[in-house]
Amino acid sequence: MIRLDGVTKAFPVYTKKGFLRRDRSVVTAVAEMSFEVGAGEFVGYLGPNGAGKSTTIKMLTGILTASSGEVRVAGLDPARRRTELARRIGVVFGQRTTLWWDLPLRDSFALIRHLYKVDEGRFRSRLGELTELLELGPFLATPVRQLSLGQRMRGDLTAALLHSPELLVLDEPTIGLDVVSKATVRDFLARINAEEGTTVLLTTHDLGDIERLCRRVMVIDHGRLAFDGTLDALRATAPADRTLVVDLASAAPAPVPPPGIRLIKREGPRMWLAIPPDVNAASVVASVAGAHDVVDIALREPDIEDVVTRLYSRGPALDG
Ligand SMILES: Nc1ncnc2c1ncn2[C@@H]1O[C@H](COP(=O)(O)OP(=O)(O)OP(=O)(O)O)[C@@H](O)[C@H]1O
Repeated sequence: MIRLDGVTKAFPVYTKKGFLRRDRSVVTAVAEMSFEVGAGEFVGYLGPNGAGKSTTIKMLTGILTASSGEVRVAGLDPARRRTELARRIGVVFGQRTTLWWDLPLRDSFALIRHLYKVDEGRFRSRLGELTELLELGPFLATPVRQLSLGQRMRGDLTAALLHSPELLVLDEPTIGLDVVSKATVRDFLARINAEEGTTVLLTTHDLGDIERLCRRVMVIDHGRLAFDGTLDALRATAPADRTLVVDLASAAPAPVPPPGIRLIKREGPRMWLAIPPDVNAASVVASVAGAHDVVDIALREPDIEDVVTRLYSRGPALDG
């Protein structure tokens, strides 16, 4: 569905030097990037600010042309066949809306139907389906400017999927949403992928999105692919500490962590211990239970956020 082969995107940057002089330099936003995404995959595309995620997405959707290398989406060169490609993909940018600000949602959707030449019957049933899944029915008559961020995002998702695209490209679709809206959007995306086989490429800083949705994760750093593999493989690549949360019977005596184990913090009878990746958690549990009067104990796997932060700090290394 998506294929990048040795793709580089460089931007010329001019800095003013004096009255008439300016210096030219080049920023390489994406460097020698190669990857493939197959039909039906749900892929997370992660990276720190300025890593090159948006630039990649703009090349995939034909907004930008690659400086070198080859980009193919649904078999098409996006920069040359942008209109044709638009009928086969859907794009949602969390920070912008494709809907008409002053029009009721319903009218925006009707305009989009014309743009994508979706036939009337198909449009009606598709709109019914999407508005039901996204719980948008009560807002169809509301002008976009009066919608909440979560309602507007659900509107944008509907707009992007009205023409039943094979590929959905999402740039930060849950940014700024509350917990309930996030859950609705995530459930919806999982369903579209599972039931309709829509391929999804998701860019996000929200690692909850990744944990909930993405079987495969690509991490980009300084324009290069730093990791490409499953979430479990990502965890194994940059192992982080697990956390043992221990509730003691009383807050009185100062708890003593087992040797080599760091006490992260303590609040009353509860303490948090960091267990390094190479230490056996069972032996730590046994040692804590032997030394203290323990009421409850829980082990937390490392947060994907810690794992990704470690990966960035380690610098780019091509593996998977
Ligand atoms: N039009 C442009 N002209 C010059 N430099 C650019 C241009 N667009 C992007 N860049 C630079 O390319 C690099 C990658 O930017 P890009 O927007 O792709 O990053 P990103 O991973 O999407 O970041 P963010 O998470 O902040 O959105 C950055 O150094 C950015 O400053």
